[in-house]
Amino acid sequence: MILPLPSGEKLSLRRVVIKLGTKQITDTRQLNEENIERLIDEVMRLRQQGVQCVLVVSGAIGMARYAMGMGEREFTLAEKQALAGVGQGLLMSFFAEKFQKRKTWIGQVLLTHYIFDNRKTYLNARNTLNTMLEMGIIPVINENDSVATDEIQFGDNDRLGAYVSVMVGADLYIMLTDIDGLYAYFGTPQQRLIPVVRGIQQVARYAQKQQENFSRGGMITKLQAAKITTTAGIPAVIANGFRPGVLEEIFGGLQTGTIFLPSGKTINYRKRWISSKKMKGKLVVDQGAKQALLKHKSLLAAGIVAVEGDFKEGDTVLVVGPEGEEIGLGIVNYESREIEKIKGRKSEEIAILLGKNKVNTVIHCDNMVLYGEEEYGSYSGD
Ligand SMILES: Nc1ncnc2c1ncn2[C@@H]1O[C@H](COP(=O)(O)OP(=O)(O)O)[C@@H](O)[C@H]1O
Ligand SMILES: N[C@@H](CCC(=O)OP(=O)(O)O)C(=O)O
Repeated sequence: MILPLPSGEKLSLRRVVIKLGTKQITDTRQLNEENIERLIDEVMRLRQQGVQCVLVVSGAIGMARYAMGMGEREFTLAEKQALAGVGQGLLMSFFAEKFQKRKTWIGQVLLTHYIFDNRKTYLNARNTLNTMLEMGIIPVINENDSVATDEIQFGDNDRLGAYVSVMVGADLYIMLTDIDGLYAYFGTPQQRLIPVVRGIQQVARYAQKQQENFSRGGMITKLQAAKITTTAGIPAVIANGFRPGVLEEIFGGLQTGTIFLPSGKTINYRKRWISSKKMKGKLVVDQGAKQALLKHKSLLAAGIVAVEGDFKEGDTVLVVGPEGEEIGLGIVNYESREIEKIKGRKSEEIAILLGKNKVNTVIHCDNMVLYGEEEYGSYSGD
C-alpha cells in the first residue's frame, strides 16, 4: 500500500502501529463497543491489503473502573496498578472475542521501560513481535501497569507506542484519540487544526496536559511520541478514532488529523535501540563539542561543561548544547561521578584523574543518535 505524504514523497506501508487511547475504549460509564467494532473492521481491511498491524491498546484501568462500577473517583498509584490487573484481562478477552469472530488471533504483549533499557530483553520482545506478525497474529500491546514502578514506567501509551513503532520498524505510527488532531490555540475561539507538522519545536507550545485520572497522556505526550518516531524516520499521525472511516482516510492519503513528518532520514537498528532507552541524565557540552557531534564525531571529556543526574556506564543520557538545545542521545562509557572529575580535561589526563585506564571517548559516535541529523542506515544487523 502506498501513502502519498504532504511532502510529495510516497510512503510504502508494510507495517503500522495503531494506538487506541483509553477514551476509544470507555469513558468509565460505558463501553464504546460499536466504535471498537468499526475500528476492528478497518484494521481487518488494512490487513487484507497486506499491511501488518500492531495495536497498542490503552484502557486497562478505565475498563476495570467501568466493569467494577467505580466511576470517576480518584485512585492512588497502587490502586490503579491493582485495577490494571483486573482491566487488562477484561480488555484482552473483549478484543480476542471481537477478532476471533473475524477469524483472527491476537497476542497480548505487556511491556515496561525495563524491557527497552536492556538490550537482551529488547531484542527478545522485538523477536516475539516480529514472529507474531509473520504468523499473522496481531500483537496487542499495553504497559504492564501492575508491575511498573516509577523507575520502569512509561506512564502513558503514546510514548510506549512510539517506542514500539521504532522497535518493529513501522512505516507509520497512528495515535487515535477523541479529538481531530493537534489544535493551535486549543480551547479558545481562535483554535484551528494543524494538518502538517515538520518540526515539533514549532508546535510544542500548543500542547496541553490531560487532567483526567484514567487517561494519562494528553497532547504533550503525543508530541513527545511524534518526536521519538520522527527522529527515527517514522511519520506519526494523531487522528480522531471516533470518526467513521478514519483509518481509510489516513491510508487513502486524505487529509485527516495531524501528520508529523520525519526529517526524511532513518536510523539503523542499534541506534533505534539507543533512542528507545530511558534517559538517565544529561551532559552539557560546549560549542566545539557540539560541532564535532553534529559531524558524527565522538564526545570527548574536554568538551563537557556540566553533568546532571546519577548514571552508570552504559546508561543513555541526553546531550545538550551551551544554550540547552537538545543535540541527541548517547550511551556513556563513564559513570556520572567519573565525568564530574574529567569534564573539561584532556583525554591524556583521564588515567591520572581516575587512577585507571579507560577508553578516551565519553560517548562513541556509533552510540550516539542525533536529533533530526541521522544518515540513512541499513536495516540489517543488530
Ligand atoms: N492543542 C491541543 N489540541 C488538541 N487536543 C488537546 C490539545 N491540548 C490538549 N488536548 C487534549 O488532549 C486530549 C487527548 O488526549 P488524551 O485524553 O490523553 O487521549 P487518549 O486517551 O486518546 O490518549 C483531547 O481530548 C484534548 O482535550
Ligand atoms: N496503560 C494504561 C493507559 C495509560 C494511557 O496512556 O492512557 P491513554 O492516554 O488513554 O493512552 C491503561 O491501560 O489503563
